Amino acid sequence: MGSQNNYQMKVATGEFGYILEDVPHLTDYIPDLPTYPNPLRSNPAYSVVKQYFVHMDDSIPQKIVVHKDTPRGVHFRRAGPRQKVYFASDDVRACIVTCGGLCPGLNTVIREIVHSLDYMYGVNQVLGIDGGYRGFYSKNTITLTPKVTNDIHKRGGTILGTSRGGHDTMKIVDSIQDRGINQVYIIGGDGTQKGAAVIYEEIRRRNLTVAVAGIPKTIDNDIPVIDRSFGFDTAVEEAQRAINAAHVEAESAENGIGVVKLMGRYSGFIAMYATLASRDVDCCLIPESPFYLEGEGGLFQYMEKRLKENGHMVLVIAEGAGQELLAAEIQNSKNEQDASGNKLLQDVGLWISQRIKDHFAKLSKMPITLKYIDPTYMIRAIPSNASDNVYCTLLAQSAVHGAMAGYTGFTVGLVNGRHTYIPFNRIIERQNKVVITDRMWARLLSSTNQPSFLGPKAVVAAKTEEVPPTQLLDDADQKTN
Ligand SMILES: Nc1ncnc2c1ncn2[C@@H]1O[C@H](COP(=O)(O)OP(=O)(O)OP(=O)(O)O)[C@@H](O)[C@H]1O
Ligand SMILES: O=P(O)(O)OC[C@H]1O[C@](O)(CO)[C@@H](O)[C@@H]1O
Ligand SMILES: [Mg+2]
Repeated sequence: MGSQNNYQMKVATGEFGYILEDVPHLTDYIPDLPTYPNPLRSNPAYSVVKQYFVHMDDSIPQKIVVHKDTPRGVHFRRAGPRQKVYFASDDVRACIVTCGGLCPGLNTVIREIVHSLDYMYGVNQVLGIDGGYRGFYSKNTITLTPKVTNDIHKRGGTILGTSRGGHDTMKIVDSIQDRGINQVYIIGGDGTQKGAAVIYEEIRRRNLTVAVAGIPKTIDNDIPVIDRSFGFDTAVEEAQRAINAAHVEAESAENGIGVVKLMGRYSGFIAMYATLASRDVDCCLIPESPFYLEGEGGLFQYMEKRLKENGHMVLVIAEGAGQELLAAEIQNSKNEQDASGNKLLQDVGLWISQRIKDHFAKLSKMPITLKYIDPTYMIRAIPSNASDNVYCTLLAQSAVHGAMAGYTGFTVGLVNGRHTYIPFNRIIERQNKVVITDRMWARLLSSTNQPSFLGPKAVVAAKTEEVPPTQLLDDADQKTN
């Protein structure tokens, strides 16, 4: 096996095109660290489990659909406990921080990190950082114990608080150093993971024995490589309630129209999955699929047809959809950003509702009743459902096993149903988006029967832009399909 190392990327290659995109280890820059037997070896719950410890060569392929002559391709290191650990339990001083927007399951991840550190590894010094990245240098820490965190998974939000902006790498690493912290667990979305990557680099530059582990959080499911992000399943489930209400309202009125706005700044996964799950949605609009309102093949023409056929209809729109149409219509629209530099969006739900009302007001023979529902923050603020709770638990346990084993600069994530350690740069290099030339979007179009809003010319352009050289790669690129 050949290998090539640098701060960001540790790649090893093997036979038949095998590539391991590995994560850094503390010994990459501090070679003579002492090791200790994993305390789980003497834990009765685990010592009976056959092959409980992960073999050091276990890895998970990124692409699982292959042809007989396909090279083995990119793999990620399998997550899980190792025979040896690089921290003595009494020496560990861990901290946990949550950043970015809320997402169902944050408290479950916090709880399970605290519990795993204590129950599996005998670590009982865990600090909570208050209010996101800036909490490292501007606030006091919160002591986290199994008792304090016992019930928190039943609550939405994050008991630690969160924020946008305020990432000052030097101040954060100074604070980590001053407080004697040697394991940092960072829960957050794409922005947070970018922040974690630079914290790791600065820690490495200072030669500190500090492991940095990221746990990807995003209700939008916009983090690449991983199968799906935690909280996504809960969000899709909760969105059903809003869609159902919109459907009941629409069904009860003549030419009733229910409009539901869902989250999804740049990626329309929640809207797509909520639509597929519900079966009551007649049209789903997402940021990745441009649409137009007027004329042949436009939204209004489809709505008129649907109302004539069915007497009512439900439209689901992701918050990032149609932003270019809004910007073109709103005079002096400002290009505002939040504290993290994310673009602040105009309310597309209100806008489209008004445009629909205006359109049908012009057609005297088709009076409509439109109800607009915006459940976005209600969906984000709830606790995670059962399946997300299990997922959060395994993510937290994987993060703890990885840090204890001396890995650093990694994000934990599910890849093809297996838990893995993924290098930060693979997580932050791009955003996961719905590929509209892929099968899943086609499944949605055939389920709602809505127009694609793409002329033949646009289809060719989209295909040239998105589709990788073989159909196989296509499947692995877009997760949650
Ligand atoms: N490129 C970057 N480098 C360092 N820190 C960053 C970077 N981008 C964002 N951050 C920091 O990460 C934190 C969270 O970022 P952001 O508000 O974009 O949310 P997020 O983690 O992407 O989550 P979500 O978008 O799902 O709500 C903020 O404190 C922000 O300052
Ligand atoms: O209002 P806030 O907290 O800035 O968050 C809104 C954004 O956060 C998210 O929930 C996650 O990025 C987006 O879907 C949404 O646009
Ligand atoms: Mg983000």
